[in-house]
Amino acid sequence: MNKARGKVGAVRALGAMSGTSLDGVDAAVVETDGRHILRFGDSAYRPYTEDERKLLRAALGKWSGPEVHAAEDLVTRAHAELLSEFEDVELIGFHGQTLAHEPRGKGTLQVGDGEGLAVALGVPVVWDFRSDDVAMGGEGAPLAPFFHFACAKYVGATAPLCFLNLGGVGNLTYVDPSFDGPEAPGALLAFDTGPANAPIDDLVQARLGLPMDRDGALARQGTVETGALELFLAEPYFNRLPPKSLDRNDFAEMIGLVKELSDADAVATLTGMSAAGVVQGMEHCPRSPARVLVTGGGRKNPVLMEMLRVALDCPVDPVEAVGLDGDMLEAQAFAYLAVRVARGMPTSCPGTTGVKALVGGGTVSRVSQGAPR
Ligand SMILES: Nc1ncnc2c1ncn2[C@@H]1O[C@H](COP(=O)(O)OP(=O)(O)OP(=O)(O)O)[C@@H](O)[C@H]1O
Ligand SMILES: CC(=O)N[C@H]1[C@@H]2OC[C@@H](O2)[C@@H](O)[C@@H]1O[C@H](C)C(=O)O
Repeated sequence: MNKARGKVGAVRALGAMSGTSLDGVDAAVVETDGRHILRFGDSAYRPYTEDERKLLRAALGKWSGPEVHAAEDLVTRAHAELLSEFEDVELIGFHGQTLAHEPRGKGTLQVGDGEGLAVALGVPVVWDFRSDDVAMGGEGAPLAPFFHFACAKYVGATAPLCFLNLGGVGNLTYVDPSFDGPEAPGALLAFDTGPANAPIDDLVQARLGLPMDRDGALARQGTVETGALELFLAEPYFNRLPPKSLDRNDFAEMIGLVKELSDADAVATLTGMSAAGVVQGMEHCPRSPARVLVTGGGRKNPVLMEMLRVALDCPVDPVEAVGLDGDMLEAQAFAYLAVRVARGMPTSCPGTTGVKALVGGGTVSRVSQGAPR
């Protein structure tokens, strides 16, 4: 029987994430007992091809139908390819690809067949991490905060700090590491800050056929249009108290705010909007954090990082500053969360998703038992 089932010792878990920027699948190993991070292991990345990205884009915002089925097949296949490269894995945490997220409406949809993956790889798979939280009144996102708490302990933090993920969407976790565990009231506050890279990617893709504004090259040449920025910040989302979460395309109309601008000014303004959402969000932190540690692709955009450094009155550094891997933190999060789910431990709480009580969300497909759900 796999070790993940008994509450003994650490598990070598493999997490996998296909994020909202649709660039590819990240996978990484974490050894954990579900509470402490004992060791980080190997990692790997499988980019989506241009055609695969198109197929995923075509399914965004849809809940069913042929596009969704095609996306699900692709996501399962891409993960099977990538995850089969890893050896001696005891448990897999499979996030899948979010296609639609409407926690106060239709729910949340992450595609990918966890059961099929468990059968294909012969390893138990935890998947569908978000649905239970939504069913219990939570936002279903962000879910990385419990892992961020463990990371704060792992790096020996003693003062409150923030983890900021700048992916397609941005999300912030305020962690007070003086608490014993993540579920303690006051240990965590988390929410999505606003769009991060998705509108920038979408604009440069549509106008220039580029996948991203690499190294902020365009934004650096442009000027932020303050009128557009003010209209953006007037969105009701920014006045809502956290926890709160977003779908990838919730702010897609912000591209309209920059449509008259030159390429450089448009990208600079969208970059300014991503930074402004974070700055606005930081006001919700119960105490000033000692530092902000940035993860996700946006940390590689020097213009975005500089905007944050200028606006925030604490150090803003990539997570590499404390020895973590900002390309793999989300994949590692789902490895860690998978062990918690398999052991019946919570993965979200009122401070992280607004859920009414502690929830350990996820479906466990254990190959050794046939095909139970
Ligand atoms: N060198 C770079 N310069 C500028 N931007 C970059 C660079 N490298 C990555 N990015 C941005 O980061 C994005 C990928 O970030 P990441 O992989 O963290 O997103 P994700 O995990 O898919 O999203 P999410 O966290 O929302 O699920 C790219 O689409 C691009 O916009
Ligand atoms: C619904 C969904 O997939 N949300 C993602 C997305 O990407 C970033 C942000 O929006 C965050 O809320 C979440 O992902 C991270 C991994 C999380 O759950 O913590």
